[in-house]
Amino acid sequence: KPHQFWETQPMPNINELESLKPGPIQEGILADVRKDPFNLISKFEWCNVDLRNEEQAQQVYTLLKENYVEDDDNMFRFDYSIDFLRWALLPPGQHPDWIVGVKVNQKLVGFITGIPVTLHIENQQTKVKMTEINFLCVHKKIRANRLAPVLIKEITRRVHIKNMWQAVYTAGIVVPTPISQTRYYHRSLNAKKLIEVGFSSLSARQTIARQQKLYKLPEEPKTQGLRAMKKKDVAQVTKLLNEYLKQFKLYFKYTEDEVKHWFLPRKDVISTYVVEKEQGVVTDFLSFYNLPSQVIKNPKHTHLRAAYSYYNVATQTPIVQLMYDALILAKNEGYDVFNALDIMENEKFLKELMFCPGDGQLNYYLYNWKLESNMLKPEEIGIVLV
Ligand SMILES: COc1cccc(CC(=N)NC(=O)c2cccnc2OC2CCNCC2)c1
Repeated sequence: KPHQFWETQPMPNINELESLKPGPIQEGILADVRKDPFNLISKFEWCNVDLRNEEQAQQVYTLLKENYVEDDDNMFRFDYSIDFLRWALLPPGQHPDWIVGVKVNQKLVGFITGIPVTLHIENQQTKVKMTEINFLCVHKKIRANRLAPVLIKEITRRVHIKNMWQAVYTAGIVVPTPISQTRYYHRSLNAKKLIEVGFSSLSARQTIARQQKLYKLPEEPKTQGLRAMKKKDVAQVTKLLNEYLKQFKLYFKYTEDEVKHWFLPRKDVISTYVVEKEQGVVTDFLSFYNLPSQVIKNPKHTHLRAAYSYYNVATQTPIVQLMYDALILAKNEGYDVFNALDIMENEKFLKELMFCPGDGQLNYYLYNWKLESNMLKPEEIGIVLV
């Protein structure tokens, strides 16, 4: 039964790739939007999760920690922290009814989220207010109930009610119909730990000592004037970022408020460093976010500390040097591995900085929108989802 749910959704299917004209696939009619939530099987009930409430945030944290995405070999599971979830899900303009939970006897068993974004698609003219969907999760014990399609339909309804008709999201799996298939890469920072947790393996001729030597990094960054981002940098970072992103076929436009939210450093959540060479002029910045993974079964380690490349803008500093400094900074912050996708300009540094390809891919999706070009190359993608 191939994709009995996704075939009912406004996504281009293979034989429409030529006939559909670019833009919305289905016109949204506000009057037709259901005013009441979708029906749930008995005992299940909807709730809006308030992440500012410690108890409700703890429930989300535990549901994800125990039931969210695992790697292909089921050795690791993402372990998003509460501070991270508040960063990711409470940006400016956030809608409380887009943090959607399903409870059984007051216990959270299902979750899906949306945040408002303005996505620029394929050229300057088209910018679309839509939702960025994330954190779709159903408790392992109730996976056979077809709850995921209901969660998707319910958040779609809550987006439609606000007269928005598109969405952007990523997934490791392939369902109808990816707009881009990106690959992820890893750069070892703590070779010994990566081998101990089974993230990396040694071939016959390799030893731990040899690996540690190979991936060794200097103590301090190279770029003169590199420092942690501060509030006073927001205006310049906003200009640099918005200008830089215009080269891509998919990108968000950021207000200064949004830059404050997404880039000002937050301990164990987001790290942003700017390059200020001459007095007061910011010419580049780098950023990475903190997403640890629980090591599912390991005698020695419970967690893998992973930094994920976020947005990096190099206008004066060579991108390879800027990212080499990112590796050094991440290592000094205690990370075991630095991850990046092959999107934006990342191909320019992945090989030179000794990133290794991961064993999977991350697919980008646009809901209810036909692109001019059927698929985008990873380097045409200018958006990073957490
Ligand atoms: C190492 O621990 C893992 C725990 C769970 C899954 C994976 C593999 C994986 N699926 N990785 C990614 O999706 C990935 C790899 C590199 C950069 N960003 C990524 O995903 C981000 C963006 C999408 N939402 C999850 C985090 C690894």
